[in-house]
This record gives sequence, C-alpha cells and structure tokens, in this order.
Amino acid sequence: MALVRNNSSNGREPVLSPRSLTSPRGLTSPRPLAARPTPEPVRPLANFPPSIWADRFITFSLDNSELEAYANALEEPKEAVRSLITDTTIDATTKLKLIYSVHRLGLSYLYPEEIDAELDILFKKIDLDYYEQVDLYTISVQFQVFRHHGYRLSSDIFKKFKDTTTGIFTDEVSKDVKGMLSLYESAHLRLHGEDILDEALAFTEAQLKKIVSTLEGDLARQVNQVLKRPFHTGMPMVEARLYFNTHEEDFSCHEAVVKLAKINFNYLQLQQKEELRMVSQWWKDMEFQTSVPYIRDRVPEIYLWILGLYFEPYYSRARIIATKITLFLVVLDDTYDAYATIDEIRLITDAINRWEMSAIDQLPQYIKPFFRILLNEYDDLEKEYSKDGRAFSVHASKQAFQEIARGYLEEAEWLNNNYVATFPEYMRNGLITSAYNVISKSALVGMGAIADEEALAWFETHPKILKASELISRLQDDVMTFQFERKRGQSATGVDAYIKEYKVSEEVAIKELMKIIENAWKDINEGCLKPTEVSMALLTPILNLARMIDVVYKFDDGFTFPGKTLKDYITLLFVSPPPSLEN
Ligand SMILES: CC(C)=CCC/C(C)=C/COP(=O)(O)OP(=O)(O)O
Ligand SMILES: [Mg+2]
Repeated sequence: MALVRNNSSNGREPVLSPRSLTSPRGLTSPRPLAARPTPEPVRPLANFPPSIWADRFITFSLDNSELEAYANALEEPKEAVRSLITDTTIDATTKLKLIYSVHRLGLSYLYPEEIDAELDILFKKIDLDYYEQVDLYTISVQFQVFRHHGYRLSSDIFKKFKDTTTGIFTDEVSKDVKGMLSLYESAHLRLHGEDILDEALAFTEAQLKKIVSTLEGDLARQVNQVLKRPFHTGMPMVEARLYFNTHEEDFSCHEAVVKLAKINFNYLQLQQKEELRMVSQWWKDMEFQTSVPYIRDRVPEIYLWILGLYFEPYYSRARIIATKITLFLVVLDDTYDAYATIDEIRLITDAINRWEMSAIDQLPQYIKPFFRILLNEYDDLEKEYSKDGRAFSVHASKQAFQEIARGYLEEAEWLNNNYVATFPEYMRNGLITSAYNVISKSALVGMGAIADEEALAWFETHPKILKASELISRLQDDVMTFQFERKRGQSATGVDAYIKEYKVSEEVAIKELMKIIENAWKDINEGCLKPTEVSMALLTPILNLARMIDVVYKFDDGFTFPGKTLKDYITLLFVSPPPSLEN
C-alpha cells in the first residue's frame, strides 16, 4: 500500500541547500536554472524495524563431506520405509496410519509413486460399513491421509458422530480428546457445501479450548499446537519438526521411520543453512543495505517464506532464484509504499516496463543500483535457462514482475488522488499486488522439467486455485496490517474498500473478509483433489503460499515485525540443532 501524502506540488517543502542558507536570494548573481541542484524532496521516514539477524547466517560454512555422509545414511532407512509402505501383509488401518505419519514428518517426497499406488488400491477398497465400526481418531486419520493425497473421501463418514435428534456432535465426541484433535485437523480440509466439517471445526475448536488447560504431557502439547496452527495451514518443514517432537507415539513403532526422519532433518538443515548463507552473502555483496536502507531488511524471513513453498532437496536452485526475486519485491514494495515520491514511482514503473539498461538514466540515484541488479539477475537467469530451452519461465517471471510494478503504481495513484477504490476494483488490483502471481511463476524457473510450457500456459489462465491463494494473501495481509498502514498514512487497504463499498463497520468488514478467506481455502482444497488440473508438484507451491500467509499474518504483521513467529521458525530450522541421531 502506498503512503498517503499531501501532494500540493508533491506536498514537500524543499530541503534548504547549504547555498540557500549562506546566500540569501538577491545577493548573488542569478545562476542558470540547469545548474541549480535539484532540491531533495522531504521523504517520509520509512523507519521499519531493522533485521534481527544481522550477519548471523553468513558465517556458516558447509562441510560437503558431512552433507554427503547424511545423503548416504539416508539410503538404508529410506529403503526400509519403502518396504513398509509397499508391504502387502500390513493391514489397511496400520498402512494408512503409517502413510499419514510419513506425510506429516515431511517424508512423502521420497515415495510419491509408492504412496499413490498404495492409496489407489486402498481407496478403491473402501467399505463404508467399516467406518461404522471404527473410532473418531481412526476415521479422522484416514480422512486426512486420503484428502492430503487428493482422494475425495466423503465427509459423510463423520455423520455417525452427530446426535440424530439434536443434530450436534455427541457428548462422547467431546470426551474424546485425541479424536477431536484429529477431527479438528480434518475439518481444515473442507470443501464447499461440507457443512458437517464447518460444524466440526466450530465444535472441536470450542471444546479443545475449554479443556486444554486440564491436559498434560504430549496431549497438552498437541492440543496447544493444533489450536495455534493446524497442520493444513502450517509451514510443512516446521510442521514436520513439531510433529516429530510431539507425536512420537504415532510412529515410534517403526524404527526405520524414526531413523529416516532424524537423518532427513539433519540433511535438509545443512542444505538449507547453505542456501540461506548464499542468499545472505548475495544480499550483502549487492549492498542493498547501503543503497536502499529504508526497506525492511528481511533475508532470512523471505528465504523461510520460499522454503515454505517447497523444501525438497532437488529444489535448491529454485529456492535461491525465488528468494532473490521475492527480495526484489520487498525493495519495490517498500520503495513505493514508504519512500519514493509519486513522480519517482511513475519513473521507476516506466523503467521496469521498458526493461532496458538505458532506462536507468531517468531514475533517481538511490534506486539505480537496484535497477541494475534486477536487470542483471534476470539477464543471467535468461542465459542460464536458455541453454536447456527454459527461458520461457524467466520471461513469465519478468512479465509478472512488470505487472506488479504497474499494480503498485495504481495503488500509489489512488492514494495520490485520495481515492478509495471500490471493492471489486481493489480486488482486481489486489490480486496482483498480493505478489503471489510473481512468486509462484518465479518459483517455476528452477523447478526443472515438470515446469514446462504447458504448465506455464495453465498459470497464464489465472486458474481458480492461484486466484484463491492470491486472494487469501491480499486479504489476510490487509486484515492484519490495515491499522498500521492507516497510521503510517499508507493507501487504503481491502478493509477500507470493503467498508466504503458496503457501508459497514470495521468489525463487520473484517468478519466478512475472513469469510471470503475461508471460502478461498475451500477452493484451494477442491483444486488439490484428483483429477487435478496439473500435477500436484505444481499445485503444492500454490497451496503452500496460502499456508505461508497464515503463518506470517495469523497473529500479527509477522513480516514487518518478525520478532515472534518468524524468529521462532528461523531459530527452529536454521539455528537449533536438529534431532540427534544418537538416541
Ligand atoms: C508475499 C511476499 C513474500 C511479498 C514480498 C514482500 C512483501 C511485499 C510483503 C508484504 O508487505 P506489505 O504488508 O507491506 O504488503 P502491501 O504493501 O502489498 O500491503
Ligand atoms: Mg507494503
């Protein structure tokens, strides 16, 4: 959102130059206009909190032999778990619980085909009578495991837990903590029209909140954890670590799973610390802290955001690229929102649209280094990916970057005209400024063969699931930041646009926007069910982008003020030691 400013001749008193202080008008001979230094406009103070990490992650030094040792150590438990997953002698209930744990531990990326094949068989064999016999916990686990992997298991299997006369969940359910916990997790996978899951969510949330203080041990930790953030709206890497710490009884019977999870966490942490070092070093080398010191300096936070999209080791290059491009977005957003004048914003947008180095001449001094780095980075990417015929993905990212610059400009123009957009008008531009189109397209660049031209053509249709993720991003950010942005004099948010459009109170507007967000989640859940429009590998980053908005904005503006959630997550993933292999 761009800053509100008083714009009579841009609303600024020119800063007095040293000459004007010592040479009162009329006492010196007039100087030709062109030679007069342009007065530097008075700029609003961006005063964002500084980074809480300084150079913390630059000092890491990767020992390649250690990384290799972990990669080798993974092999044996990986094969052992593969044998478990494909073991035909294991009964369906045990098998589904195993696949559930493997997924929650972040290990299903190792067996995409095996898991799919197993679930295909088990899903076809589903006998609804079976669900009449089993308990809430077992049913909920199976519901989740099927839905996580795209199988449309009907939510009718929960009907038997409702009292037929009152229509509400039975007393028995409210006494079954583990069952409620799992039902609460299941409810987040709900689709449009699944009223029973809407009700289940409200019911289990209220019940779990009521009893949480009476619980102890792992169960207390599990309930606290799920109430804070259910698995489905969490960051996969973090959720895997938390699950490992608090749900041991789910998987400890499988020694190979425990061993595999531990080695995998150690292996991934080394790789991710190295990636974080690389982007931190790049950021430092590019001297952004000197050229654009007014922006939010958030390298580890943005790397975490992108790690939230995909954590698989083979997307290492993809993460580096997407992190750099997202950091460019932070520079652009903060420049437009908190530093540049409207005239400068127009010039910067024009230069980005022209996308040629000669456009640098028209730019204010402070943004020139950024513009140069932006063009050079994209140039390098184009060269790198032309070699294997993948330059199309770089072009798509570039075009989306140009589009968001125009979107940010539109916000700035609205503000400059003291105009609050209508809600539909706001949302049209808001989906663009959510940044999720640029980020999801940039995420494709380094993904390799699966992100082919056909995949990109699908993205270009602006599919429902992508729209939903953008919408969640735009509105959840707005709901959490509108007061702060108003105080800073930034432009109207979705909350303001909604209030204006529907003439409702702030409270009602927020409630309604939260409902819109809930509905968009149902679109996302629907879009991840088979048959999917494109492969799950392409849909997962879109789903994960929506999750990351929840992670960053559920409790506060965690991006501007990263001292809570993001600091904890960064510490857990890149600072604290991963689970030890010794015990
Ligand atoms: C989604 C991501 C990772 C985008 C890049 C960083 C960014 C612009 C974050 C939102 O900040 P904001 O709250 O200032 O956004 P806006 O100015 O659009 O409200
Ligand atoms: Mg902003």
